[in-house]
Amino acid sequence: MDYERPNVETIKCVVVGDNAVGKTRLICARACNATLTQYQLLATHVPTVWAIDQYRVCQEVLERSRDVVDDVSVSLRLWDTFGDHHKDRRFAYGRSDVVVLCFSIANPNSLQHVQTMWYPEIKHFCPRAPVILVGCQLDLRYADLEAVNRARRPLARPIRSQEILPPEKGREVAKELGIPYYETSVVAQCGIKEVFDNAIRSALISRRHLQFWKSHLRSVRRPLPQAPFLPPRPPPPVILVPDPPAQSEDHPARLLEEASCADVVLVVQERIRIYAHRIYLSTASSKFCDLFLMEDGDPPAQGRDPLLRASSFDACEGSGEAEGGGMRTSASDGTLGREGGTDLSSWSRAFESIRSGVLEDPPGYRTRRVAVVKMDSSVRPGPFRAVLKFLYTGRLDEREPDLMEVAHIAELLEVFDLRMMVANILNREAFMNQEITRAFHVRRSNRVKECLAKGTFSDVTFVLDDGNIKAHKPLLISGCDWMAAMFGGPFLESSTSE
Ligand SMILES: Nc1nc2c(ncn2[C@@H]2O[C@H](COP(=O)(O)OP(=O)(O)OP(=O)(O)O)[C@@H](O)[C@H]2O)c(=O)[nH]1
Repeated sequence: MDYERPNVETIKCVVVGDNAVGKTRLICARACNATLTQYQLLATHVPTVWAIDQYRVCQEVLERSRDVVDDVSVSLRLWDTFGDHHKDRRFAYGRSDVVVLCFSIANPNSLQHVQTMWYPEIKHFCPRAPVILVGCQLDLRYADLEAVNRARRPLARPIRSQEILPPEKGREVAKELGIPYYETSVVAQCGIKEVFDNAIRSALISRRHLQFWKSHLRSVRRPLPQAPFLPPRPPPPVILVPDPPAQSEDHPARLLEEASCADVVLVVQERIRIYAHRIYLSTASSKFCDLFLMEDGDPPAQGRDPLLRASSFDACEGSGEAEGGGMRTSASDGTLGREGGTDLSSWSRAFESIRSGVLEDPPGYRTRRVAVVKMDSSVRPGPFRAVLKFLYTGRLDEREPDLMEVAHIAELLEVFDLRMMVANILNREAFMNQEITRAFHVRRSNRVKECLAKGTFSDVTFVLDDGNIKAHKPLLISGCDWMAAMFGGPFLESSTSE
């Protein structure tokens, strides 16, 4: 027996607290290293007193009772008690070296009883024994209580989230009583060693005062603060990513039909207006790109992006109209359809004039500035729509009735890919157009990247903590359903630029 071994301090540690706060489980976790899953634990509460006989009959329990704390060899004798307030525990308290006083962090009453019932009882039966306060079942603070309640025995009172005590509550009571405070979880295997090591420390310090000749107790430290508990990692959030729209290529074409966020009005044959978007037109046609850059007052020869620059423009770059702000739009009274503007007929065969106008935006009934571009009188609406569709999607419908007219407009706008597509269809080699469409998209995405980098033709600015990002509503609308809802609907964002 340890009692006879020299220099081994036998510590009697009594564990008290309300019914079902977790005393027996805590003792078993220390004495037998008994680990159970939360659901095994929840399903198996039997009010018990852990038998003192365990030390005699179970070799493992005896082995685990031996410990070394601060270089002192100890034999820890754990005593379980009934939680029932009316039971007589004087036998258990007798000659105890330290008392571990437990409550459950999921049961506020059990903490209240610490002050009203347990501490006075301890002080009555063993006034000199140091006491340690322990908040059991720490894991419940972070558990899914619904799942825990479902797993508990049918008659057990459900645990409610508002009953879970924060660590401050336990600390407050411990401070009032002047005793150390720890929290434990048998499920999370947390705080068990700390509780008993520090209970041993308290007992040894108290013994050192009485048995001052025991020099090997000199190195014993005061109870140490508990290391913070690292709560289990929460399950990864469930992020539902909606399936991408079945035919994302249709989006730009739909944008052309719906005219959301249009910033260009193309006037065909004096009366037909087609709403369009600078970013789509100018990343597919260098003629349009030059037109809008000049409209923005960008000098034609310097400072322009070589990618975006059109060869067609180079040819007339020296003309007086293109330079010196000759392309600047006329003053507008804000009503769409007003005649006038800048004459373009000598610059391009595709356009007659450009001017600034104001468009009433149906979703928000707010007004918005647009460029009104009058197309050459030879441009007919049907084929022109087919051309625009190509400029938005890179595709040409083989069944297009007026292919020759399409080729004519493509010629005027210097969209050579489209002219080639028409030729392929007429030569019954339409299969080759897929390659042209692919090349179109590669070129477009490079030009979009350039525009994004420089903010060219941007109509919205995202203001972030670390800077601003200029972007294009039409591209966002056709690339993302949420952006389409935000910019294409009646929200304020559809008419604001920041
Ligand atoms: N989630 C969780 N539940 C625990 C823990 N420890 C104990 N329990 C639960 O608390 C119940 C009671 O545990 P016991 O150790 O038997 O309680 P006791 O304080 O000894 O109870 P009495 O013997 O009635 O005084 C167990 O059935 C478990 O459901 C813990 O660390 N976490």
